[in-house]
Amino acid sequence: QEDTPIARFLRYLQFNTAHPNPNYADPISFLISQANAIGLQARTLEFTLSKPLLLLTWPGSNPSLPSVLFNSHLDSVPAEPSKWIYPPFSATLAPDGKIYARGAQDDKCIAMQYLEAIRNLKANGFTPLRTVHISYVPDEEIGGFDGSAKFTGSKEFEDLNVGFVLDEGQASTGDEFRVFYADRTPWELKIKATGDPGHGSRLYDNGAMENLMKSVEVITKFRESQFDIVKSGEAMNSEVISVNPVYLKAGIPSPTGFVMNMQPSEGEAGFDLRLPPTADPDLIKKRIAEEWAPARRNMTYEVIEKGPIRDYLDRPLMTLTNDSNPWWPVFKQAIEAAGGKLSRPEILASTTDARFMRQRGIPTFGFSPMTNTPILLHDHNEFLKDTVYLRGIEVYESVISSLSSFKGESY
Ligand SMILES: CSCC[C@H](NC=O)C(=O)O
Ligand SMILES: [Zn+2]
Ligand SMILES: [Zn+2]
Repeated sequence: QEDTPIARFLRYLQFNTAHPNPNYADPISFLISQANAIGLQARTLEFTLSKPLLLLTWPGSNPSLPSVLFNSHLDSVPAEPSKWIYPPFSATLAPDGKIYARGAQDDKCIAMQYLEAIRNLKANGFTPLRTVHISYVPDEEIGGFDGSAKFTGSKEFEDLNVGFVLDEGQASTGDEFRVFYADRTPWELKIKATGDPGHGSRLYDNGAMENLMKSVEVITKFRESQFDIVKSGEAMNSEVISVNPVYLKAGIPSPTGFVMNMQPSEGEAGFDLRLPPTADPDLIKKRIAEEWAPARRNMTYEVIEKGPIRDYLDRPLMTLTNDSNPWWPVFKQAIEAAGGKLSRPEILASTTDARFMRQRGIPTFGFSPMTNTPILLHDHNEFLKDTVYLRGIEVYESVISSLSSFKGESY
């Protein structure tokens, strides 16, 4: 079998790491064999049974300095094979150079690019000043609570003395690389309505369906008001509050579907809510209580906050992108040294494990070196071009060597 960067990437893509039953053991064995071949220390940690985490280490010449950590998640979202042109875990390299696989962009590319970059740096005789760690964590796609959340809260993590983290970002459709300084915080919102049941033919006030549908209407209006801000160009998608319906549950089941001549006494709807770090969570809570699910309309609700919203010093979870963050110019210049350019730093529309590092006050950027690439994470036919993948390795050579050589004061 071939042993080239592309062949190694394809092998890593072939592990079926899709939820709800991600294979963690085999990709970890593979990564350990890669680490051994390159000469990196490897350690497996298991904060949750059957959800292992792999930590690789390249010791720096001054290990007392804060280290730099490169994170990626092992798991993937599911794929619907019938909707793909190649099977999602076959990792097919098409004649045009596109590598099709679930995880090609999200985020198995960076997992292997980190290793390839270190392999090349070592071959060139480079030695880091600061210790470099790579973490491969489970369960990011389902919130990271059994993965990164436990890891970053552990004694083992504290002992790494991490000063800066790079985690996954997103593809860029243009020539510039994207960098993310914050994530949005996800909330799950479930609203429930109750009301008098009645004959399907009757018109009466305060039925459960009427109450529920009124709420859906009010929430839809709010959604439109936020989307209008995006459509008018005033803000980016990730800078507003998104609220999207994800399920509706009501009706009285019958063997053929639903009973059609009864108005049900309860109904429920679920929403995915995302708050940018600038949003005031108390204001949204007030809005939910008073407008979206008011008791006066026989509504109840449940908000589940899926993760932190402020850091340990009660600051919003944001990493600064100006010179008051000493890592920012180092990172920016490393991209430029590799012949790249960064676009304006962004908030990520979705959510990653970076929030758990930011919560501990560690400066953390989201970055995946993919330019001129359609954004296909969680989509059918996710692919990454071989040339884009290989250029990404060079970008990380610059990034890893610059960050690990940074002599300045870090916090
Ligand atoms: C509840 S946190 C979920 C994290 C997940 N991350 C990637 O897609 C997301 O939905 O953004
Ligand atoms: Zn991801
Ligand atoms: Zn994802």
